[in-house]
Amino acid sequence: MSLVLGAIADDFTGATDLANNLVRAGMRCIQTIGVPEHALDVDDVDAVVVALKSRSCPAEQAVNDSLAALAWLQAQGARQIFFKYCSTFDSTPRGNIGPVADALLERVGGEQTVMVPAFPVNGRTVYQGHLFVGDRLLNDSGMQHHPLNPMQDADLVRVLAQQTPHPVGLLPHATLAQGAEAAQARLGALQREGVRHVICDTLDENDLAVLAETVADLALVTGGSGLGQTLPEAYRRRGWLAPVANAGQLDAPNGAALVLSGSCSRATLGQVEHFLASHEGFALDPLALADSDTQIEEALAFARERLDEATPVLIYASASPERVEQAQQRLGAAQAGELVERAMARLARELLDAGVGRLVVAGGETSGAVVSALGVTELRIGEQIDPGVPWTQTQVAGREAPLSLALKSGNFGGVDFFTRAFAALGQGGTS
Ligand SMILES: Nc1ncnc2c1ncn2[C@@H]1O[C@H](COP(=O)(O)OP(=O)(O)O)[C@@H](O)[C@H]1O
Ligand SMILES: O=C(O)[C@@H](O)C(=O)COP(=O)(O)O
Repeated sequence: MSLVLGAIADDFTGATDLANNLVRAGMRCIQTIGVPEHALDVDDVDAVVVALKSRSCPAEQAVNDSLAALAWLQAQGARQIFFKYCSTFDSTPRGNIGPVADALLERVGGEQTVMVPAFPVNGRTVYQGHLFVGDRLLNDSGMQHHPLNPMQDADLVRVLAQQTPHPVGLLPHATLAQGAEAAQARLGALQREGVRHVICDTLDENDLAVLAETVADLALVTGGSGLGQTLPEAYRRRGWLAPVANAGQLDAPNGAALVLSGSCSRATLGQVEHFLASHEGFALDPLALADSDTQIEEALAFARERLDEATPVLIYASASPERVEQAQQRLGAAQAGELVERAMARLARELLDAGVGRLVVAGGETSGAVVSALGVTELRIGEQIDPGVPWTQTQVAGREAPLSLALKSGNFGGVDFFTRAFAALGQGGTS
């Protein structure tokens, strides 16, 4: 069978999140870091997720990178294209969700696509076009303080309308509740009115199943990873996908345990605090990083002294909104972020050489920086730690055994994630 799904993800944790859901729903899936330079043997692969770092870069670059990924996926014969962005619709006022969706839709020759950001198992739902995180509207969820793309409006129809010249419509829950045929009829009516982008209400997994059935034949779908839970079943109903037993098995892990946290999201802040209550950690400060490399050297020394201990080593730049704002006022938001990302990249490289073999990275941009610095090109997906975050394995140059890697989205994971992740992995194989 040929490649069923080709996905383009706008960050690295997001890509892993989608790949995880596809694997759990029975698709054989590969995640690539960036657009591969060669064709792929897709005989035993159902889905490829291409991870880009296109969420916060200038819109033109995001469009070019996404179109390059699309061209590669089309060359592999992908039947449907999935543009994956964040379940909290992370974007700047001018993009990049709108410009990328417009460019992809035009290139695949489609008339309409859907926006399905919801991921109910992690509390992201959409009602009357408004995005909720748990019981809070998006703009009251902590995301209003995001260092790179603060989200200050929960009305997604209004948010997206600022990012595209085309009209934006809504598929409301009342229609979805009547089933896939009614939903398709609504999409058709909107299309006749010239609506190219449709925000979809979604309250739960049942809605995701109806949506998957509604949109499985579109050339392009867009959204969070939630839709990845239910699309595989819709593909199977169409006879595009053979049943698979176990999609996610990894080799035994090996090496010291390290957590690098560059996320300032609410969940990560809780995880850092929880870890520090019973372990030591090393804090990075962008203001110090701007002055010299001394703090990086200190962090390296801190880690090297502790790598042979049983507990993981934590190095973090994660800080409260007030501290982030302080740093940004002095350095600018982009520069503050870049300093932290460069430090994390160097720490990862040098500490892998010092014996790290099990690595958790918290934060999407941070993961992008680390994974790029390690020269990783492909990830195998293993067992899920928490919804949206699996262990993965990858080959890194200069290391014989594979590196066990978990890329944690800022807002995902339970409060004890930084210790539980390693306990779940164990020393001798994924459970
Ligand atoms: N103390 C800090 N001050 C300013 N920016 C920071 C600080 N710590 C981390 N950052 C930056 O904030 C951004 C967090 O984004 P990301 O890694 O995607 O996390 P999340 O997944 O929570 O969105 C990164 O660019 C990171 O370098
Ligand atoms: O959809 C999601 O919430 C995640 O897959 C995701 O994209 C998270 O991004 P970060 O919070 O920047 O890690």
